[in-house]
Amino acid sequence: MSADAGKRQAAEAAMTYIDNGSIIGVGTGSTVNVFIECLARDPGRIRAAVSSSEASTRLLEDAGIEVMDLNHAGPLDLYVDGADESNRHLSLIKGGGGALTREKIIAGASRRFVCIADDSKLVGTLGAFPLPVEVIPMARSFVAREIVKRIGGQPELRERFTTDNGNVILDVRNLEIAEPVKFERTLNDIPGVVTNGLFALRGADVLLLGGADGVQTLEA
Ligand SMILES: O=C(CO)[C@H](O)[C@H](O)COP(=O)(O)O
Repeated sequence: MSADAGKRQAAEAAMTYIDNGSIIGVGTGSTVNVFIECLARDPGRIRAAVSSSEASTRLLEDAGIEVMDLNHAGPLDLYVDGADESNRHLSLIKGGGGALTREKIIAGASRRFVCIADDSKLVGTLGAFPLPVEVIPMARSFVAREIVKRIGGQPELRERFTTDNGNVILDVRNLEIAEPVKFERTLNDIPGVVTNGLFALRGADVLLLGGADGVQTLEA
């Protein structure tokens, strides 16, 4: 079975978590794009969406779904987003698409985070996928040195990429993240780091994995 088919299965399954007429948070990426296609079949199902990126905002608006500012939406019941990796405790690496900061904010503002992915994203130990770290541009060299000193790995500037917030991304390769919460805190402590792509302090609550045997549901 292809990864795309797994993504579609997971996205379809996430539709069952939506309460009719609610305002939901919507993430970013190819799996979420399929979820937005599912929403587009029945745009009146939700009242509005809070979007984690300019890219998702465009797709939601094209689908006829109102996009609301988080400041006006209040606490959200549900956030649906993809991931680059998840371990069995539902700690995630996110930010492959560069939208990690808004994603982390919306995940934090939501009661339930349902993560959707094809089953290749489930790993034993996080870190094979390069860990994205969003950084204030003037701090990028300093932050890269501090990352090597504090957690190891090889930070590389993501070329020709600026986040929706006007910042740059360092992708940190060659990490083995045995203690995601500790790593997340250590990275948060470096001045100049805006957000790191570890979602462990606030991981997913539900992980829907599409694959050859259908949708597997893991709960935190
Ligand atoms: O964190 C993300 C974007 O910042 C995405 O959720 C993550 O990269 C997964 O993307 P995809 O669904 O395309 O595999």
